[in-house]
Amino acid sequence: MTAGIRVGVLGARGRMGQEVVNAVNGADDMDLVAELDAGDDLSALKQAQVVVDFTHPDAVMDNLEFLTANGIHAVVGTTGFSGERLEKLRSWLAADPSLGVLIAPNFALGAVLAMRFAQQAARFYNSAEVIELHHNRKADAPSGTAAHTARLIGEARAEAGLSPGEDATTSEVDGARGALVDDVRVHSVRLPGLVAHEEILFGGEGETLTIRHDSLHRTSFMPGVLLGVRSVLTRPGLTVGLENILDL
Ligand SMILES: NC(=O)C1=CN([C@@H]2O[C@H](COP(=O)(O)OP(=O)(O)OC[C@H]3O[C@@H](n4cnc5c(N)ncnc54)[C@H](O)[C@@H]3O)[C@@H](O)[C@H]2O)C=CC1
Ligand SMILES: O=C(O)C1=N[C@H](C(=O)O)C[C@H](O)C1
Repeated sequence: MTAGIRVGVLGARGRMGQEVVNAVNGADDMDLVAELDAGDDLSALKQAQVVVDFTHPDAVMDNLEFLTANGIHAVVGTTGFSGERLEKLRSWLAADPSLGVLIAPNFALGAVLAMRFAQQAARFYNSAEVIELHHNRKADAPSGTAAHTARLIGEARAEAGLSPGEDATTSEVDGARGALVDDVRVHSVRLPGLVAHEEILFGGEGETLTIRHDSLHRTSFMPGVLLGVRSVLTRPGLTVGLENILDL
């Protein structure tokens, strides 16, 4: 019998971490070698080839500094990555050209497709808004997925030479028009009962286009996470977005 990929999980007692532990245990080609949560000694991760991180935006950079310094590949679902954070990570990776890190704002296939469809639609519409809806235990707003979607729309608009559509609002209760991410309005809803949902709305002459994705259970993220674990071993450097691995 061939040995499986040795996988460690950071955030193993969290909502996502528990699912990852189950998914790795159910994968024939992987061996779970470490399950860590807040306060645990990171040195237990040294036996892992790949570590999956679903922790907290405040914790993930320290974790990545440890992993890259110890030659351990990483698959990261934790949100909160700014351009500055990505640059820092690239500088850590530069010290070991064989090492791979995959960061994906969303590991669900449908969410990745929704982002790609929104990117394709963006050059045809000046006006676009994003509504993301999540469970009320979520720490960050807007969601990483919504911020990434807005960024893709902003880039596609800029490439097409479009400017944001007209908005006649002159009087506003603070926040009523959402947050501006790359000139795209993003609205965040938090309710118990929800898991992870996103709507991308485009408006044009006499028509609207709505793209919607719903994660109804956290198992929806697992095929993407396992694919990431298998792929990162042979993808040196930093990869941002599962779309790069799905070859979309
Ligand atoms: N990329 C994706 O597809 C998805 C990303 N997420 C993101 O994953 C992150 C975690 O989400 P949830 O699991 O819902 O949160 P959660 O709060 O249920 O779990 C986070 C876990 O990480 C632990 N933790 C915190 N700091 C730690 C540290 N320094 N070392 C080890 N463990 C630590 C916490 O104790 C907790 O058990 C969030 O940023 C969320 O937005 C969530 C779902 C899907
Ligand atoms: O916190 C969550 O739950 C999720 N976080 C990610 C995000 O912020 O986009 C991915 C997904 O939406 C679930």
